[in-house]
Amino acid sequence: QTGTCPLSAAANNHKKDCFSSRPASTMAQTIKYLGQEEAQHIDEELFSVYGFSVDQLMELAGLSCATAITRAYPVTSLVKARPSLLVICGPGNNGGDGLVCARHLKLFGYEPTILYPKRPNKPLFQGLTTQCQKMEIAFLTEMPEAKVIDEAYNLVIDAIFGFSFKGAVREPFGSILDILKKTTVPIASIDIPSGWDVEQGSADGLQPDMLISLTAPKKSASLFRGRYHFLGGRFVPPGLERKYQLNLPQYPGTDCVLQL
Ligand SMILES: NC(=O)C1=CN([C@@H]2O[C@H](COP(=O)(O)OP(=O)(O)OC[C@H]3O[C@@H](n4cnc5c(N)ncnc54)[C@H](O)[C@@H]3O)[C@@H](O)[C@H]2O)[C@@H](O)CC1
Ligand SMILES: [K+]
Repeated sequence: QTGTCPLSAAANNHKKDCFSSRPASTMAQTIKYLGQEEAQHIDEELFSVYGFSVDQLMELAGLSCATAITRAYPVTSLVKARPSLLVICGPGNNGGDGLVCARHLKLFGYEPTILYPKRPNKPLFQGLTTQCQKMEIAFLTEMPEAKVIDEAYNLVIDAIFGFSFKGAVREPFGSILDILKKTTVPIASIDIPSGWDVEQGSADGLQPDMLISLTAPKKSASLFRGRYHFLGGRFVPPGLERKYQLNLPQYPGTDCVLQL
């Protein structure tokens, strides 16, 4: 991000056009930043009114994330000899997006390793876990120390919490986030930087290098200061976009992601 925007972060919400160095085609001039309840309502409607299933949207969301990560950190740009990535998955659908993302990243030529400490006892997540295992993706049994992560991986993908996160972080994720805050490798967060309040962010929380907002950015995304902000989840029907006045930018061609 270049240029000094005179607006406060909150006022900046709908005024992303301050950053005039961006190409006009990728500017998110009036895109709506969603509150937590609004994001949850949209989610419910996608399933109830619009007839989608969770695994359908999760597949598209995870594919968007893998595509955006490949754009920001191409295999050829990685500093370590092996294209190693650490994907940390949480207990809800954000974690499911992480599993899908890891599977596609493997297909895109990376070497992801997954940490998935709290696994829901549901066929959807069991299936996604099996798919990753069959893709010969390794699963860790515990969170490595910060120094080990910095030595072993090019990038950490944060798929711990999304828009349903609330309150103080419970274990084991408190310790995991504390370690992540000590790492120096870039972090790519799926939908929300984990541990951030969905609307207010977190002053002493994670500072990811990349954020991939799904469906539409959430309010805390206006406080994101990393290098890459992408929008993914190109599956919003026009009626839903109109109802919530999402003002989504147009994705180029057949792309499933867009850099904001
Ligand atoms: N509606 C959409 O547009 C889509 C959303 N998807 C993903 O789904 C995510 C939302 O998924 P969910 O509603 O399952 O919620 P999350 O994945 O955000 O998290 C819910 C889980 O985190 C736990 N949790 C919440 N607060 C906690 C705390 N303080 N400490 C420890 N654990 C805590 C809950 O018990 C629950 O297990 C989105 O952010 C996005 O990543 C995609 O999968 C598909 C499309
Ligand atoms: K996340």
